[in-house]
Formats: sequence, C-alpha cells, structure tokens
Amino acid sequence: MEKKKILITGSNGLLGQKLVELLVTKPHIDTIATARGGNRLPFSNGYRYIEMDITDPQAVDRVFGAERPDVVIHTAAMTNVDQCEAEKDACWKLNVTATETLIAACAKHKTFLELVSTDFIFDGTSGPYREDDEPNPISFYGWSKFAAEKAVVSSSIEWAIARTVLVYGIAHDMSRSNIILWVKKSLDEGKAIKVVTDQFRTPTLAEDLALGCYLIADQQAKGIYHISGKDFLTPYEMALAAADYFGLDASLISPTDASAFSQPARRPPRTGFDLSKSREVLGYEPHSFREGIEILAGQIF
Ligand SMILES: NC(=O)C1=CN([C@@H]2O[C@H](COP(=O)(O)OP(=O)(O)OC[C@H]3O[C@@H](n4cnc5c(N)ncnc54)[C@H](OP(=O)(O)O)[C@@H]3O)[C@@H](O)[C@H]2O)C=CC1
Ligand SMILES: Cc1cn([C@H]2C[C@H](O)[C@@H](COP(=O)(O)OP(=O)(O)O[C@H]3O[C@@H](C)C(=O)[C@@H](O)[C@H]3O)O2)c(=O)[nH]c1=O
Repeated sequence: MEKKKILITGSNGLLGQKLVELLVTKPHIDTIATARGGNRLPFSNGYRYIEMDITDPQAVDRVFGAERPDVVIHTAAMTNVDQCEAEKDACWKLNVTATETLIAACAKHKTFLELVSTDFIFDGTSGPYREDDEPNPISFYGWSKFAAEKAVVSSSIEWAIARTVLVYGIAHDMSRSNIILWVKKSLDEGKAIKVVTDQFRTPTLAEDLALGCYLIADQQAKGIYHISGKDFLTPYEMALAAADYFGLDASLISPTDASAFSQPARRPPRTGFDLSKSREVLGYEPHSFREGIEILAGQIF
C-alpha cells in the first residue's frame, strides 16, 4: 500500500518533536522532519531529517520538489509572544511570509497544508471559544497567526487549521520553557513566584496536540479544529496543581493579576476551547490536566 508522506516544519520544537515521535509509530506514514539548523531529536530511526529554513523560498522549493509530500503539518513559528511584540518584522517574516511560501509550494505540488494556530487570535472576552467564533487579536503575535490563517483560508489549496492553547510538556534541547516546567524549576530552587488568577486557559499536553494534529493529517480533514486540553483553569490553579503533584512548597506561589503582572504584549484574559467539533469529527479526546502532568513527570525522571 502506498504510504502517506507527511512533512513537518519546525520538527525541533516542542510540538514538532512529539509529532515525529508519534508518526514513526505509524507504518502507513512516511515521515519527513524538517527544521532550521541541525536535527535536535535524540533518535534518528523511523524518519528522515532534512534541514529546511522556511524563510528561505529556495530551500522550501528544493525540498518540496524532491519530496513531494502529501501533507505538511506546519508547526514552525516565532512563539515568544513578547518577542513578537518587540521584533514585529521578524515575527511577520516567520509567522506570515514563510506560511505564504509554504502555501505556494503546496499549490505547486498539490500538498494538503495543516497550519497550527492559537487561541491568541481571539480577544479573550468570551472564552471558551468554538471554531466559528469571531477572531479579534490583541497582540502582534495573535495578529501574525490570524494573518497566516487568512492566507491559508483564501488560498486554492486543501487545508486545515489546528488551533491550540498554552502547550505544556518536555522535549529535548527545547528553545523555550512552558508553564509546568517553569513552576517546577522555580519551586525546586525555592524561588517565590507570582501567578495570574485572571487569565483562563485550557492548557494542552504536547502529546495530545500531536495526536490531534495527526488525526487531522491522516484523515486530511478540512477546516478549522480546536485541539486543546479539556480543563478550564487559571495559571494560578495550574501552578498549584503542579506543586501538589510534585510535592513542592505551594506557599512559594502567590496569586497576582494583570494589574500587577505586566508583560510587553497583552494576553487575552479568557480563552480556552470548546472541543465539541474535534471530538465529534476527529474522535479527539485529551488527557486531564492532572494526567498530563503525570505523563510529563514520567519523562523527567
Ligand atoms: N506553545 C504554545 O503554548 C502554543 C503554540 N501554538 C502554536 O503551535 C506551534 C508549535 O508551537 P511550539 O512547538 O510550542 O513552539 P516551539 O517554539 O517549541 O517550536 C517552534 C519551532 O519553530 C522553529 N523555527 C523557527 N524559525 C524557523 C525557520 N525559519 N524555519 C524552520 N523552523 C523554524 C524553531 O526552531 P528553533 O528551535 O531552532 O528556534 C522551533 O523549534 C506554533 O505554530 C505556535 O504558534 C499555539 C498555541 C499555544
Ligand atoms: C512568566 C509568568 C507567567 N505567568 C502566566 C501567564 C501566562 O498565562 C502563563 C504562561 O506564561 P507565558 O507568558 O510564557 O505564556 P504565553 O506567552 O502567554 O503563552 C502563549 O504562547 C503562545 C505561543 C500561544 O500561542 C498562547 O496560546 C500561549 O500559550 O503563565 C504568570 O502568571 N507569572 C509569571 O511570572
């Protein structure tokens, strides 16, 4: 039987690494991992790694021409929200222009494009959100991801958009941390932290996100899908849950709110996703937050 060739962008990232780990367990999938620079995955069997900087159109054209993927799962992005606010040109070049380059390559080679997007396209006034709710970004990062979505939707290719929320997990040689690792590291070091009580999210285990992205790619399910965790929590509640699971000193965690906790880029206060469509159409079902912490913990020790 002809294998389905799936190419991943940003395979060195948190989601990228979990996707490669998942896809190599699928005999009917031929996995092409791509990223800028060297491969940072700690294993090399079951997939092929090809260096591909998505901001280099020649590189994209060369790799697509050689590989002709059936599906691309596009995870690569500038994901530091505050950096996007400070470096708008670099953010737009990576999150929007490079997506347009991938769209052109997909059009040329009839490749199905799955864009990974975010809850930050919403303004956070009325979460949890469904796929057909009105986007209204309030950060430059959110605007860049919304622009990428619009480029995909207005193209002539076959496409899907997988939106997710506050991803947590542990991978190899990570470029950025995430809330569970940050809380655990801080408390391990006996450092007091202030955590916000006025943001609401449905935090997403990276492995669940990878599974959701795989379900879409494998079925080439068209349209927009909300793929996140199912527990609706504030970062403060997430921090307490992490302290409880790891047996750390919760007295080091103190509540704060947006008035006292200022970040360069505004965050949408109340997001989170309604998972009805993904459950019904894809058969997607995520772990609970507690189960997610347990899975992450199993990879630390
Ligand atoms: N993390 C989160 O909380 C959320 C993430 N998302 C979306 O999910 C997707 C994946 O996020 P996540 O895995 O957490 O992000 P990461 O930052 O872990 O991974 C993004 C990857 O993109 C790579 N990258 C950067 N520039 C280029 C380039 N020019 N060419 C190829 N690759 C490049 C980075 O490489 P390098 O490692 O070398 O820097 C990095 O590995 C993103 O699209 C993000 O917008 C959506 C909602 C929440
Ligand atoms: C550093 C810090 C974070 N927090 C809270 C705020 C925030 O909700 C949460 C995570 O912190 P960050 O600011 O790093 O997270 P943030 O940049 O908001 O994460 C975002 O990343 C991009 C890629 C997305 O697409 C969004 O879905 C979202 O996950 O922890 C505190 O309460 N106190 C702190 O000192």
